[in-house]
Amino acid sequence: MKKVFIDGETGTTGLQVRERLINHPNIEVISIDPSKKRDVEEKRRLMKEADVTVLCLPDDAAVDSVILAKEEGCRILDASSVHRVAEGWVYGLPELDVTQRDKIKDAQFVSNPGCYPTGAVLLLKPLIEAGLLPAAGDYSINAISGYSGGGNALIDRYESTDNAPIFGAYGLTFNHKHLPEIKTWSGLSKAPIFVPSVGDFRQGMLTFLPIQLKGDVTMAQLQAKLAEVYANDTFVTVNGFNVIADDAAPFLTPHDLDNTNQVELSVLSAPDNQSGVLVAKLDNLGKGASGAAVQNLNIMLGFSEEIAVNLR
Ligand SMILES: NC(=O)C1=CN([C@@H]2O[C@H](COP(=O)(O)OP(=O)(O)OC[C@H]3O[C@@H](n4cnc5c(N)ncnc54)[C@H](OP(=O)(O)O)[C@@H]3O)[C@@H](O)[C@H]2O)C=CC1
Ligand SMILES: CC(=O)N[C@@H](CCC(=O)OP(=O)(O)O)C(=O)O
Repeated sequence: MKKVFIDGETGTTGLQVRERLINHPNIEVISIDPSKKRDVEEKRRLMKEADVTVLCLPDDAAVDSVILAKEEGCRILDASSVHRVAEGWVYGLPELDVTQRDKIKDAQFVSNPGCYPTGAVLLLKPLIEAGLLPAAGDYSINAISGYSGGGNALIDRYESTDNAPIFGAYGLTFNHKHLPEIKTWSGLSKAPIFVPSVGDFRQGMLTFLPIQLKGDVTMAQLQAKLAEVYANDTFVTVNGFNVIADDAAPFLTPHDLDNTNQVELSVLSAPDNQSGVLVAKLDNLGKGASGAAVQNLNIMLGFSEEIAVNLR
């Protein structure tokens, strides 16, 4: 039996990691006394006892816990956004390429990806690497998330007040904290324009990447490449190529994948086969946070990566 300490166990991400691990046959969660959850020496004791500590903390608190882990030589999986492009950290997206699982397995420090970058990187990276999309292209990404993406504060606003909007776009200073991660791990030479938004639903996410191709490349080739790259990945599925006819337009919602660790990628093409949109659907709390964290824990601890990643 391996032991996992969740630092931040009572937060949105922490609770969902714990709920998943309750069903894990090979992992025991060791918990901090709630009255001591900010007690540094108690954290140190639990970190030393654990095989891996998962940080489900705000960014500044995650930095403090990593100082402890470095002092004690402990292994960390960090769900916060501070270490996703940091030196000495492995990016916890196992589907990034064929070498990534081994890097995660051997790492002391693994950074769990952000929810929006998970969709954006899975779409962009293989297409840029294959030369089908330019690394120096001008990209725009629009996305919508369930309000649980904003943690307990946004959940309270939506569930305990009546002043939460049905829909709101944010990040309009164009420096959202996910941009460095999207740029780095997609292999882009400049950051995209990113317009995230939040809607009046708890969980689920759609990430849209509008595409205008040049030269001979077609939307069908983009779909074929994504299907080839993710053919053996359990958690990433690629829908069939879809040329949109007026009478058969899809109606996309951010749902259907709630409580799972799945990502669904789609290539929707206009009849010209050179324009359209790439779409990623996932649960911001699943593959966008806690499902991904359990998948990474499984890899770090040498278990099958499918165990306990879903809540249903
Ligand atoms: N929600 C999501 O969809 C995703 C969140 N993340 C990341 O996960 C991390 C946690 O986010 P989320 O779960 O949403 O946030 P929440 O606000 O829901 O939870 C944060 C938790 O951390 C606790 N906490 C704060 N400071 C400390 C500390 N010094 N020591 C121990 N516990 C502390 C809080 O306790 P208290 O309430 O008492 O302050 C709270 O329980 C963040 O870094 C976020 O960026 C990543 C991907 C997706
Ligand atoms: C709706 C909402 O507010 N979403 C969060 C991102 C959630 C996520 O991916 O978490 P990290 O904070 O770990 O990157 C935001 O845009 O800041």
